[in-house]
Amino acid sequence: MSSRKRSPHDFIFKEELGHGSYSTVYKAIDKRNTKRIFAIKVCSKAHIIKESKVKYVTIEKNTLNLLAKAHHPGIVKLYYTFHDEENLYYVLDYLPGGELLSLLHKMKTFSEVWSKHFTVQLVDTLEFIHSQGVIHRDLKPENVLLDRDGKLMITDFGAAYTTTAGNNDANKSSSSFVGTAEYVSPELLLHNQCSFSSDVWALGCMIFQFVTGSPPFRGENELKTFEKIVALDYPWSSTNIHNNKFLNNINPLIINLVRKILVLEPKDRLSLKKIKQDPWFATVNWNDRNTIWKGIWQLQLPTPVNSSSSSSSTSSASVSIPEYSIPSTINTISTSTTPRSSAHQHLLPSRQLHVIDTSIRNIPITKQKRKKPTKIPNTTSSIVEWRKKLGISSNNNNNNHVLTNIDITDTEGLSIDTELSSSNFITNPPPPPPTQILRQHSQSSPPSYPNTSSNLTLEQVIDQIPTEYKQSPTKNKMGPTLMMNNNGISENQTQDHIIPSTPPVPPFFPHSSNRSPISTSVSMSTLDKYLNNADINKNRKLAKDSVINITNESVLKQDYVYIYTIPFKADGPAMCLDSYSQIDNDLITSLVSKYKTSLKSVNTLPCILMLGKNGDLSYVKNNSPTSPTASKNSELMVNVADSDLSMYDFEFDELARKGFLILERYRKKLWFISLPSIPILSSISPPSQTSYDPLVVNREKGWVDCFFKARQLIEEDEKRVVDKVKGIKLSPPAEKSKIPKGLDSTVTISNEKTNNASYKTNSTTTLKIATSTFPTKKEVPQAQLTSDTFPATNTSETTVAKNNGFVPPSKNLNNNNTNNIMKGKQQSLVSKRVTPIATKDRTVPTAQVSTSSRIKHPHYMIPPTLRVQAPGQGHSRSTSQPTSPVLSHKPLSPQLTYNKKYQMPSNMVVSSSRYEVIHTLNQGKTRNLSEPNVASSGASAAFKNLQQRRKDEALNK
Ligand SMILES: Nc1ncnc2c1ncn2[C@@H]1O[C@H](COP(=O)(O)OP(=O)(O)OP(=O)(O)O)[C@@H](O)[C@H]1O
Repeated sequence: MSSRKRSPHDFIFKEELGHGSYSTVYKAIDKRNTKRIFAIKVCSKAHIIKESKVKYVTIEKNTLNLLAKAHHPGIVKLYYTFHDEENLYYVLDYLPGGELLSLLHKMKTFSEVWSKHFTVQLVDTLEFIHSQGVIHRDLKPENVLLDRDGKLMITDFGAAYTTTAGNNDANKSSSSFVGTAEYVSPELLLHNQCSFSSDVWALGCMIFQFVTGSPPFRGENELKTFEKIVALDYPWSSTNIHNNKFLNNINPLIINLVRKILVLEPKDRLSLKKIKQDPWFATVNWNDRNTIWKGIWQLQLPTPVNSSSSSSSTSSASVSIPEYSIPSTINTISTSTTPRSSAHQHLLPSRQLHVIDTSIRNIPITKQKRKKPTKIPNTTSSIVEWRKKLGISSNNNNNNHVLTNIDITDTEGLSIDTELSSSNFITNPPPPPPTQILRQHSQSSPPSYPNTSSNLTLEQVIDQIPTEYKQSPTKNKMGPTLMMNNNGISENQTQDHIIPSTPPVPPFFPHSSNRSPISTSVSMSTLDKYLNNADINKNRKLAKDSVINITNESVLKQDYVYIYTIPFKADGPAMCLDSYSQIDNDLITSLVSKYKTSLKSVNTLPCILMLGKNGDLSYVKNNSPTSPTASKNSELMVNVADSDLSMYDFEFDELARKGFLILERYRKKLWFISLPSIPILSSISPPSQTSYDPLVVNREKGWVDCFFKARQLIEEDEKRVVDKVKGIKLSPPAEKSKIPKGLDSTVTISNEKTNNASYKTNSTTTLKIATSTFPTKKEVPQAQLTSDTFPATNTSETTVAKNNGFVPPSKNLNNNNTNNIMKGKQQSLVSKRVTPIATKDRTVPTAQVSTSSRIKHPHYMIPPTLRVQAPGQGHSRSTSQPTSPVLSHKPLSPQLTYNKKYQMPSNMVVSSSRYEVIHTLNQGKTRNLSEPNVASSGASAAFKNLQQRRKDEALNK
């Protein structure tokens, strides 16, 4: 770099070449030598400081300075740096060819010749960069520019790490920056580590992208992308390749090379040295620098493909491929070797056409809005930022504070006082999720609800459960809608035009058929297995019906809430292939910002929200003139087990009656569930009070707790139960022909699992199987089921504070009498006993349920393992206590009374944000790594992870 001091006045600024997250790049002519054209990257100081980009600017400058010394052809050269009052200036090689990504987009895919040529140049450049102790850490086609000949140069070293700059161990280096989702390495996701081979991983992704047009790992959002990366789930993986029908035009050598690079374990990944020896490069003379550093436009037309001396791909087709057996179809020569260079020369962007002199004082450096993949910082919580943006106070000092009064001085053209910068090069691992911020529940007593539970019998309670749970939904209209218009909220608009009505299985539950919620699993697995000829839908409905009465009791949550639905466009958040510039958080942030006031409007429609143990979340409109039990008023929203569902706990503080919870079903819908204030609740009309009073179930439990309880139950029990019911034979029904198989048998489900836990619960429940779809009046034998009712825990009221608002069940639960339990004022109206309901039209088969279960761990309620016994194969406790539910509890020791079952940990951030995934993954390294998919799906993964840690901690004690 020239030592001579330069200034912006030495250059004539021309047109803008592009802009990044903290800079705008201009073409500029050197006034002293007008033939010299540069690209000048102009970074606004204010913007850099405001956006905490100081460290990136510093890194970029230092790294480019370091690398510029050796004049490698593959590195954008930094000539000068200087600054004025407002901006920093980097004078760089001018690269008129634009981004490699743009070229790739124009061409869809690169020919093999080009792919190889670019790869050779990349390998050569990476070798050089690494030899200088630099890891690029954000290698991707966007950060590769082309000169006028089509020769590539790597740019954007803002994320780089230099091992020689006092950082000796590259492996420990990289907690501060993640990269770009599609190219981020698994070791960074899993272990927060990055090494030279992480660049090689990105190289592998790029090679894949060159020949296929898309990066190998791309989910519909960053979360899914990460999941794919850590699962090595891409089209050429061992598991996927044989099903891949699009390999015909791809040289197997390329596939094998990529497969050897995209290896999860960095030490098993090919090194650059080995890559150079790969058969795909057999024809490359790595020492012939003139040849390898030709631009693609200078390449000679390759010999026709069927010539024996043509490109390597020709000869390579016969090379044996050890890694996988290549389908015969792909052992043909690719036609993609066809030369395209001259034909595509017109693709070279010409940015020199417009010559606009720009006064340097007028250079607009504003916050960049460029649509490009977001870099993922690993240091701050996007949730905290998100909340900040919304102006929500946070007591948590995160690392992302905005700097003020930073002294940016010039020691040699450009120098930034990094001491004052928000972050040093190496930063700490990501901070824990913002504790206590998201869930600062009031520690005061629960508010007095307008509707106090009455002395209704359980039967009455059950009878008043909205029929959502007794009958499958017949329609799937969306509920009250918050329409996005400038006038605020337009109430109660249905959205059939957005999500069409569907049969009973909701469209939001994509895995409904193979991923049944637990409760349904018990019945469905049995039913589906043994009812070969039955109408599956009917049986599912029956199965679902059959479990409602047993299971709802644990999770059912009814209360007055407002539900707003934010319609998306058909595409949903722009995270798809073409425009993946916007992340979910951005979208939600903007929506919430826009409708923050409206969302809390008192004029919106209150609903009763219900969450079933099977995960169904539905609501009943409060303004309905008819009873809430009318099925037409009950609307299924979503199933919380839906793996595509994200939950954003957004100050959803039910004790304080404020805030709202956001549910997002990606690309479909956002729901804002808002709690009305106490006065509004109180103002709900008296008729409502009367009719809804008994429906206020589990009101002492938090909504989010309920969600997670449902998810937990679904996740934990599904597999176990399915396993247990395997091979169980059911007795034939008395009148087989008229009664759907499987429901007519005596089924005994018992749980006798014992462990060393401290107390035990026994209960017997008579299970009523609702039979709304039974065709005729038909008496069927009663089945007896023995089931666990989720044990109530003896918990003192002081627990409220500890539990951040979670109010445990009443002491009354110690009572061995369910009827007494149900009278407890604080006790939720949990139905421990479900009495058969005989309707006019049908006779209902019933089952009796009894269980014996012990709580394995006081912190987390592990749902019972159910064992299904065919009649005559065993004895159930149910027979001894067929009708009278009994709970026998030993009092818990004081510390065990701290009942956290189903409670979301207080430091839990409910989110599927990219940050959360990374955090969860990072936590994963302390866990059993044989479970690689710790970040299976956002919130639930985070929850699982936290759960696991709690369990581990408890065990260690
Ligand atoms: N030397 C150059 N010659 C020509 N165009 C350039 C040059 N450097 C950058 N550009 C253009 O300007 C755009 C922004 O540059 P760059 O990516 O370096 O900015 P940034 O602020 O570092 O962005 P990022 O957000 O990726 O870090 C590039 O995508 C490219 O189109």
